[in-house]
Amino acid sequence: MKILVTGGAGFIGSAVVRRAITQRGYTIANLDALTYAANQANLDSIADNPDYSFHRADIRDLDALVKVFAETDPDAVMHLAAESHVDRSIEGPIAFVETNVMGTANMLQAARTHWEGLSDARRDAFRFHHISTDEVYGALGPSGFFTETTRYAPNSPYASSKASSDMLVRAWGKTFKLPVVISNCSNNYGPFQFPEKLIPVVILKALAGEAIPVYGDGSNVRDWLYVDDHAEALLTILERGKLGEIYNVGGDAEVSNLDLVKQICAIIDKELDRSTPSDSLIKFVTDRPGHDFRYAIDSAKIKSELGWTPSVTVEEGIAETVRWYLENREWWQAIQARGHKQDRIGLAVGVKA
Ligand SMILES: Cc1cn([C@H]2C[C@H](O)[C@@H](COP(=O)(O)OP(=O)(O)O[C@H]3O[C@H](C)C(=O)[C@H](O)[C@H]3O)O2)c(=O)[nH]c1=O
Repeated sequence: MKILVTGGAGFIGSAVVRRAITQRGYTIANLDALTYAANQANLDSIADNPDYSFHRADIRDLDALVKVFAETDPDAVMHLAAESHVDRSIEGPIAFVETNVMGTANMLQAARTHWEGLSDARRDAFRFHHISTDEVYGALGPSGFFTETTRYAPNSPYASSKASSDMLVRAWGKTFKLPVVISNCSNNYGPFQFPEKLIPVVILKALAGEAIPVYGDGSNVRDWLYVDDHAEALLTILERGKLGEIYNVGGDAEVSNLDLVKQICAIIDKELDRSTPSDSLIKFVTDRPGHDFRYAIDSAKIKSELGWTPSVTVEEGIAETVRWYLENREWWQAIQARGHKQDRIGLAVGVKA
């Protein structure tokens, strides 16, 4: 199978590309604009594989997409390219609409034209898999779970741009019969995550002995999904998911932000044999505007229908992730050397490459 993956140089996309090549033997064309959070180093392990090709293109550019479809002639699309950081969507929402909404509309149009030109057998087998987020469902209180039928209620510009993109995918499926499937995941973490998201921010701040910013009082809850478990879920959905369906993918690992930060600090203290506890670096900072209190996913559908289940516990995954950042300093030091502007709370915000 030849898969066109968008955003394959990003954190989740690169995990999908590595797994699709090494564990499935698929041929992967990676379409990526290489904006600030993308990193070709994430793909060093497969870059020379004959089943891998790289195509620099921006999903905001429909003509460029049409060319890549013609060059690569895919049997399926996994659409992961997106602006993904909530704080950045608050600072600059328009880029999120342009990339996540217009970019997805462009991808759908290019995929549709390609799909309509395929032979009958290839048309039947074709899939457009749109990778989305549980943030489209809004915020939960202390109880309850998001299911595939939860009403959409996005709160941040990021979440609303992803909700809009989900609706476009649905429309192309219903109106043009493009064979689509959508998945909505919880918070991903693991090796190669760009240091703007909570877990790598905490690890790098703690290693540097700098203040660790916790928004509000740290009581917000997230469900943590190890990125390789997510990559396996995505390939499973592509291979066996039912057309037109939505699948929620969660990690069954709800943790409050403050507890998570303390867990990371404790692992760092143990790994580095630190006498002064790293959690003394925690600094409660101004809360994120419109901060969703809790995300929690019910993954019953993908578990019962497709047989996928998360395999990494949050304790194992966090320990593994901390060790990876300790052992791969050159990876994040290269990102830091590229330079970042600092936002109001001192969080690293990437600049465009
Ligand atoms: C960066 C940072 C975050 N936070 C808090 C804010 C959140 O409650 C939690 C996680 O924040 P983060 O920005 O890492 O992730 P979310 O805003 O939950 O969104 C993430 O998970 C969903 C599913 C996606 O779809 C997003 O693309 C992805 O970014 O920690 C802090 O307290 N301090 C910090 O320095």
